Amino acid sequence: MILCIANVLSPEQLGEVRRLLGEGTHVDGKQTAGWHARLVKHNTQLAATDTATKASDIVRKALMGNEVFRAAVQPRQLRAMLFSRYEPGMEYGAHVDDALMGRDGERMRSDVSMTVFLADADSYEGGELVMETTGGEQSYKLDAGAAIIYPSNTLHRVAPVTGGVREVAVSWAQSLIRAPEQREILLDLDTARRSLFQREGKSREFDLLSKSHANLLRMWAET
Ligand SMILES: O=C(O)CCC(=O)C(=O)O
Ligand SMILES: [Fe+2]
Repeated sequence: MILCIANVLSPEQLGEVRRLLGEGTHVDGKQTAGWHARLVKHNTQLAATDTATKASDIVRKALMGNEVFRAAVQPRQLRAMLFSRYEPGMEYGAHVDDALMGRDGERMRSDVSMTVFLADADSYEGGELVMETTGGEQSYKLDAGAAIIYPSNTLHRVAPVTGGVREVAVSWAQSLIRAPEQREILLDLDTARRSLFQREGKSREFDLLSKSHANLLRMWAET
């Protein structure tokens, strides 16, 4: 399931993150890619300093405070955000994200990958996030402040930027629910029971859907 979530960042949060991006220094993005992804990764990234930590905290807090994000991702652990910049001529060729990230003791599995768009969509040309799906390629370029989340098991790439500057924050979550299809069932059930609740309040049907949702969570969740 690929999901786009609008307005994850408020205009104030977006402004603050952009200010911090302007303050920090950028380094070669190859430093944070696996050995094969490094071959096709051409971008720069905000150096891992206090500035990056401050910006990461703002974006992570916004994601974790977003109801749709929580329901869709069921996050168990969320890595610090990486702030990537693509100037004209830069791109990130097809790759799969590393399955395991972090050092001993803080190692996590990547189940869900995400991009939070930080530049206005019409301020740069190219730079679409392209996902290889069984139905063919799908391209995404979202408004500033919006996020896209997608299963980490896909091949994906960032198309070459041909004008302007593409700024994004990317990260990975380990989910309580490892399998993408199970996450989708839980999200559908949760969405259905919430809209039923809006319509009819705490009905018998709502209770049964809630029971199924809770029992599937009990069956599938890794805590
Ligand atoms: O910039 C993006 O939208 C995604 C980048 C990416 O695939 C990655 O950093 O692994
Ligand atoms: Fe990636």
